Amino acid sequence: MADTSTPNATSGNWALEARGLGKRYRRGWALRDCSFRIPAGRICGLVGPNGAGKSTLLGLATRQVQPTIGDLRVFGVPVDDPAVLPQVAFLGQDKPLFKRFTVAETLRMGAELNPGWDAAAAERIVRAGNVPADARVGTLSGGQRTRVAFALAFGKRPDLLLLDEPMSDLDPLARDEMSTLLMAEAVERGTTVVMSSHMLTELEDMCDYLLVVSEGRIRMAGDADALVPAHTLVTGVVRDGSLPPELAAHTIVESRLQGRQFQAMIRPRGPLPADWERAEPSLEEVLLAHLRSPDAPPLYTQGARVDAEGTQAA
Ligand SMILES: Nc1ncnc2c1ncn2[C@@H]1O[C@H](COP(=O)(O)OP(=O)(O)OP(=O)(O)O)[C@@H](O)[C@H]1O
Repeated sequence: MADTSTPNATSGNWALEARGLGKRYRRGWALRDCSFRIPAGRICGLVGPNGAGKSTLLGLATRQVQPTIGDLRVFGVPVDDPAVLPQVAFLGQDKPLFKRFTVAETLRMGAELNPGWDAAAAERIVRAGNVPADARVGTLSGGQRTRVAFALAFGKRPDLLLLDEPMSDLDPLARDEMSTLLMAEAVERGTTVVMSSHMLTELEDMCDYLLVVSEGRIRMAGDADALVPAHTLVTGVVRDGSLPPELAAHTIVESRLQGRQFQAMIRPRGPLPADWERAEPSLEEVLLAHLRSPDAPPLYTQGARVDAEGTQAA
């Protein structure tokens, strides 16, 4: 696991810190009452169903979206402070690149716009995918364009790299290569990565921190290593056609009856009856249970929660 005390993030040990953060569009709240922390130097998976508010959260962190309420800090500095800009790189779903530029011109633009530009790293990423330097970006395949966008983001050598479903149009080899690159960056340079993804196995392989969003609210936040063991999958025999009353002594994330058996994903709050079978769930099982049950009580591991004092949702 990556070190949380990154030397690059000099202004704070929290890469992102939100207090009472909310965004309301005309149709309603896209994100509401969000208070959480993501430590520097970690790879954080941002998980949630379609329309949960993930892109809105990434938009707030990149100042493309203005908050309706609340406070967001990047390495301890308010997100609208100009000092934040050079520290952050963003790779969005639509990968906005100039279609008329060649690949080489795109990288030159990256060099001119970013004082700390790492030309070797950017060129390496493009070359590894055999993307011709003289090809116009508009003529590239979706996956090749994504690779060029990755090169731009990595070339900037950011302290915080925000990625909105970055791998969705990459082939399995390129996906594997980019995941390895991301993990190497996080470990070697202490870069904090926050990436939204619907690929639960990808998140399980790469991420050591998780932020689960559903219906605009935070449902889980914290160390993957602590979130998963907090849950237990229990199975038992149903006596009178309904869930056993003993379940109510625990935090129930999800429960279902299957014939004469019940199964539940719980967070135990004490000893479990001896006749219940129990199993430690996988990260994927925990995430799926939370995504299916948006009303389950939220869970934050130590440090992931922050008080939203002084802010009130309108
Ligand atoms: N510019 C906008 N104007 C109005 N509503 C918006 C706007 N952007 C997002 N929303 C709404 O805010 C909510 C959250 O959207 P958001 O794009 O953040 O979700 P998401 O979790 O990224 O979804 P997906 O997984 O489908 O990309 C949705 O209900 C969406 O319709």
